Amino acid sequence: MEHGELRGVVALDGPSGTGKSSAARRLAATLGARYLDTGAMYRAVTLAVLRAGVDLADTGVVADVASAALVVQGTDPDRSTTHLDGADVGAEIRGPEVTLAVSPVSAVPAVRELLVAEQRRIIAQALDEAGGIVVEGRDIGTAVVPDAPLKVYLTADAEARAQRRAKQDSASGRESTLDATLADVQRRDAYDSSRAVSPLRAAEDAVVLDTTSLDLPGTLAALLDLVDAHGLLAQPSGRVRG
Ligand SMILES: Nc1ncnc2c1ncn2[C@@H]1O[C@H](COP(=O)(O)OP(=O)(O)O)[C@@H](O)[C@H]1O
Ligand SMILES: Nc1ccn([C@H]2C[C@H](O)[C@@H](COP(=O)(O)OP(=O)(O)O)O2)c(=O)n1
Repeated sequence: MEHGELRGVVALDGPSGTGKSSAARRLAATLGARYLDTGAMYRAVTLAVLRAGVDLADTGVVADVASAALVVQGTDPDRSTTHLDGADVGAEIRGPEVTLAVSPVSAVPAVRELLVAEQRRIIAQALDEAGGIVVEGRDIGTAVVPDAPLKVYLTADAEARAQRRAKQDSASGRESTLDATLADVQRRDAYDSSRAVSPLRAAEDAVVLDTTSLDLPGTLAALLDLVDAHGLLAQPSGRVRG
């Protein structure tokens, strides 16, 4: 089916394993848009903090390490890359050490300030160059781009999310039990939802999409319908569809 090109920002938020990254990447690729994985940026800063060997509870030092770290997040949906201080850290940031530490690091207000400013810069540049971007994370609709023309909050049962994550980990050579994965998903849900600054929650004007009984093509189809219904598609020439 022929689709137009995305104009503007689609904000995709939700907890772990709801399909944000997979769906956002495919949506952006389908609509000729850019794609921003903000979770990867929090993971890269977390890796810098772990490498520095500092106490995670010392938020001042964590903030210092974060501001000294050079995180470069690519926006190509076909090849999402994350660099830390010049090196590709795409695989390392998905490991269990980073996954364990990322919630406390991302709860530090100074870390969020730094990354939100960088995310807004990347989004402005992408809009300038490509006209549209799909941004996924935890606070995109509530804090990073509160005026986004389409906000979608993905949900799914914790068990379904843990099953997806365990399958994904296993495919990447990271074996863990389903129980441990479910415990990690629930721990991060609780931590990310209860932090003081920009906690994980749906924006008041977000469309809530439950993906528990959807597969990836089904999720993508639902998102494409929403983008179209919100009038965010233009013909490649730039002419708005009528
Ligand atoms: N609707 C879905 N149904 C089944 N599996 C899905 C669905 N959405 C995503 N997945 C799979 O679940 C895993 C986690 O998805 P991901 O996009 O990384 O989630 P998130 O970014 O929300 O943590 C991936 O392997 C993906 O292919
Ligand atoms: N916009 C964002 C994105 C992620 N975070 C934090 C909270 C999340 O637990 C971690 C990791 O996010 P990521 O999207 O990579 O996590 P999952 O793919 O869902 O496992 O980063 C955030 O605080 N704000």
